[in-house]
Amino acid sequence: MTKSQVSAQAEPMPLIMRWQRLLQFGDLFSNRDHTKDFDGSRASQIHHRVQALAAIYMLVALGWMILDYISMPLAQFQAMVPARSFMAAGFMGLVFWQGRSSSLLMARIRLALLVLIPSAFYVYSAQLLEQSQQIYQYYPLITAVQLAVFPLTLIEGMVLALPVFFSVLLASQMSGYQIPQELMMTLILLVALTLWAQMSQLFMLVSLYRQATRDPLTGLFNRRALFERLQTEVLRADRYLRSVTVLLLDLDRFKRVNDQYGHLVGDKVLQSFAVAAQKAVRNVDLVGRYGGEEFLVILPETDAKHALDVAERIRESCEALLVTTDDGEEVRFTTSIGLAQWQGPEDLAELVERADNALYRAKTAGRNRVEVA
Ligand SMILES: Nc1nc2c(ncn2[C@@H]2O[C@H](COP(=O)(O)OP(=O)(O)OP(=O)(O)O)[C@@H](O)[C@H]2O)c(=O)[nH]1
Repeated sequence: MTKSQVSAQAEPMPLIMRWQRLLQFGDLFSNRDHTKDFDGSRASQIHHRVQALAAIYMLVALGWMILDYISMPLAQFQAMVPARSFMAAGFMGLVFWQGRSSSLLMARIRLALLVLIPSAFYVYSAQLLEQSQQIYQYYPLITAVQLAVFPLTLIEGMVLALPVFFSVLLASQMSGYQIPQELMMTLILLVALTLWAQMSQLFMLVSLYRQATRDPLTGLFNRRALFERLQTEVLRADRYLRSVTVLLLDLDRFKRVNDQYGHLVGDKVLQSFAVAAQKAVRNVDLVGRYGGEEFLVILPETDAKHALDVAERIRESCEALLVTTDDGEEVRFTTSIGLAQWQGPEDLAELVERADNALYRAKTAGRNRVEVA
């Protein structure tokens, strides 16, 4: 890495701009830029809401049979009973289907079923009842609007709305019944409002999730999120007999930077370091702010030997960093690193303590170096 590159990186984007960028439309459009943790937490929310809705629908589907019995000729009622029972069974399946609640794929399948089950019922009932039961015309509207309670991206919302439109067209084709124009217009309007509501929920969720898990100065994971992730990684490592290594990093003589150049320059140094550390690791690794001028890096599937290379890479890129003050002064800084490989059974605090002891040795041995626990 050349110095000019490093110097360019060392000018971090102002915090407010970064936060604005983090919340840009892209996050609401698709989940491409969402983190795995966020996907998992959104998936569990979807899972629980699908369960709640499916439980209500199951009861309504069964209860509605009484209304059918009162309002329909017996032959029609008898033809509707299997369809209603089938629908109620489908919803019951959704209520009791446990699956992996944190998998976004599973959540999407659950949502698709929540749309497909009533849509299939609507096509069947429209064909059977034709125009005689006006109330059934509202099925597609209800099916579309129910999705407003989910935090979904625009793409997810649009894909889920498709079967609703398709069911209306199919029902019209099969029954020969001309769909009233107002009904179609209402459906389009409701789908548009539903998409808006879904994205608003997603926006709220993304903002709250970021506030709860990110350090506002650097945008990195905060200590709480780091420990949650570390817990997941050590469980995975134990289960699949893999290694996990952590690096504890502390900027050297950082107090002097603050004292000499002021707190704002100190903040700028922390931000530059955060960017550089992230660039020095793989996508699957996690860099977080442990507190103050201390950072923690989690390296999944990495033993101490390979982690040492990563630690050296971070140390070198920090050494090469250059932060320029508003007065044009150049600030350089270094970092000391303590490295510890997970050795279950131990608890996370012990692992970090071993890394901290190694870090202490790195400090006492002269700083700007890596020590292994
Ligand atoms: N600018 C800024 N400074 C911070 C922040 N958090 C902690 N600090 C400062 O970081 C400094 C840490 O100083 P010390 O713990 O004495 O350590 P050090 O000067 O880095 O010395 P060694 O760790 O021994 O190399 C303190 O001056 C804190 O005020 C922050 O968010 N922004």
